[in-house]
Amino acid sequence: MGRFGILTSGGDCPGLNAVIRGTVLQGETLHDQEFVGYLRGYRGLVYGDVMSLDRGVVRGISSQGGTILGTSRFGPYTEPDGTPDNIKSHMRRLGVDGVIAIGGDGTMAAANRLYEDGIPVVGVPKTIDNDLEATDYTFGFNTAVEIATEAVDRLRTTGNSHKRCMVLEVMGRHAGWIAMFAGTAGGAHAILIPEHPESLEQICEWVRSVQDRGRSPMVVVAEGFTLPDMDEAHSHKGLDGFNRPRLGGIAEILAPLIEEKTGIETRATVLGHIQRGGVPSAWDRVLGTRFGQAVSNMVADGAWGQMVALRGMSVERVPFSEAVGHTKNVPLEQYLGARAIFG
Ligand SMILES: Nc1ncnc2c1ncn2[C@@H]1O[C@H](COP(=O)(O)OP(=O)(O)O)[C@@H](O)[C@H]1O
Ligand SMILES: O=P(O)(O)OC[C@H]1O[C@](O)(COP(=O)(O)O)[C@@H](O)[C@@H]1O
Ligand SMILES: [Mg+2]
Repeated sequence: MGRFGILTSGGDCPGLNAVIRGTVLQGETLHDQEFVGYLRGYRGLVYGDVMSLDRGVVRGISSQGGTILGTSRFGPYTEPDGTPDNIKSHMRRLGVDGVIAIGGDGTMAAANRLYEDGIPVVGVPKTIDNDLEATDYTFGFNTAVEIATEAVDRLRTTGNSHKRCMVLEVMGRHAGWIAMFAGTAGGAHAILIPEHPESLEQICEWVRSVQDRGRSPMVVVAEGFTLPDMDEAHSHKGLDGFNRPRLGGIAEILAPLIEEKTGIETRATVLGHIQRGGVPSAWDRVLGTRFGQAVSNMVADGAWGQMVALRGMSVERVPFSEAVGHTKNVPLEQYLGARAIFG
């Protein structure tokens, strides 16, 4: 019973539409729930900007990338209209009893604050980087890894043909999960992640040893990787909507350094938003649908202030307070295990 507003906030990723569809179908079928879609994340919540959302609207959307609701990095408290009273008055006007926020760490932090301010909110975790501690996996990551792995495979054939060293940069602001998975799947000769600095000398040693065997070196680097002499991750593109540096370009820094030190012709490729766009993998559609169904059940139980999470094979409930502010890094032992066969 009741009417609920769904929003998608933060960076998009494949699988968001499967969550929206799973929530609406579960809610309409089992719990007599109705839904509206808030447009462009928290902006829609603050300004009471909605679209209708029912079974007809979500028909066939699981296979579409992005989000039919639009997204933004708009904070619910950042503009003068962003007050709990204003948000509650829009909710009353629209007949909305509670909010389902689908987003990453920032979105969950904001959801927690809204909940503490008396707004009924539940959450669904989303991160392409897979760096939320509270959930084993989120949707979007699997698709990104598939795309990045295909990029490694493709770069290897052109690298082999020209006897070049190829450097592929993938996403990963604080955690190098995409680099670890795609690099391992694609048999990269070095994987560089934010959690563990590597010296240029070490990277060049791996590159040289690969060339000495007559192979073409393949290096996968996460955008948040730093060399030991860098204070912070490379950024030359200004700030994002939440005043964080927009990362990207470390591959273009590394490639000429590797070429200069080893004498091996080297090319950089920055994969960028191709990792986040397009058709979600089957795995991400399944996880998104399960998360959507589970969050509708949470709403039916009045279990506000919590988000859904994948623990092993089960979808569980975790309080926002536990879920917020804990980054899931690649454990050092796991990185060192992979590193043992670099070069
Ligand atoms: N600690 C916080 N308290 C309140 N709002 C926050 C907080 N952190 C982030 N936000 C807001 O949540 C939105 C989404 O966060 P962001 O980190 O950009 O994306 P994501 O949710 O994908 O990680 C941002 O617009 C930001 O304004
Ligand atoms: O170009 P945008 O939208 O600012 O997003 C880029 C950033 O988003 C990320 O993909 C993180 O997104 P998540 O919130 O999905 O983990 C980073 O890897 C990257 O730095
Ligand atoms: Mg974030």
